[in-house]
Amino acid sequence: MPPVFLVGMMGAGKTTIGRGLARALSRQFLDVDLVLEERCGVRVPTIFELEGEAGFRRRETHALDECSRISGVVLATGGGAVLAEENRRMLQQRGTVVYLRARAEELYQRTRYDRNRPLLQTADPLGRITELLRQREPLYEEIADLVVDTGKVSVARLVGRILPMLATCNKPVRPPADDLPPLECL
Ligand SMILES: Nc1ncnc2c1ncn2[C@@H]1O[C@H](COP(=O)(O)OP(=O)(O)OP(=O)(O)O)[C@@H](O)[C@H]1O
Ligand SMILES: O=C(O)C1=C[C@@H](O)[C@@H](O)[C@H](O)C1
Ligand SMILES: [Mg+2]
Repeated sequence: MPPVFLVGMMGAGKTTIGRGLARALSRQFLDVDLVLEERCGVRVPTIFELEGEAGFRRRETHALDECSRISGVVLATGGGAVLAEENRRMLQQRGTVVYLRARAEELYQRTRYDRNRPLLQTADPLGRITELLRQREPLYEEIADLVVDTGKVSVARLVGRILPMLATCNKPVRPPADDLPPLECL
């Protein structure tokens, strides 16, 4: 089975469901946000504070390129990973892309007490989520091989639903060429 890439908005469940899928499939799980935090030695909001969103996105593309090359990986991406065309291409070519879809209100309820999402630290987080979802939904859909509505369904049930979908998906993938130059070290 090719790598599995989970995409979707903040609070869609990429990290939580990704962990469950990896366990069920006995595959390696990685989360791009966690990889960045480990490498930088600080949490995501601090990267935003020090380097701005542009700096964070540069690091994100770099980590995504590295992690998406790992054979068989289950990879949770950051909510904004689909913004760069370069990232969308990588994900589309290298594995099966699963879009975890949820409504803005649901996303708000799942993220409202978590301070680790700098883009949601505003006076109107629900409004921000609604706007981001409007901008990003076409991008998630553009690269999705599978779309899964998360709604009020439990994480365990969602994992159980996604497994047979992956088994029958047969996504043709193009492994990254070994001769591609590695991105500049950050
Ligand atoms: N289907 C679900 N039902 C109930 N709670 C959920 C569901 N999916 C995720 N959650 C909860 O919502 C919160 C956010 O989930 P998670 O961190 O996995 O989202 P994410 O997509 O990785 O977000 P981000 O892009 O910010 O990393 C967690 O507390 C998680 O337990
Ligand atoms: O949706 C986004 O743009 C983000 C989502 C998180 O996963 C982190 O990657 C970061 O907080 C940005
Ligand atoms: Mg996450």
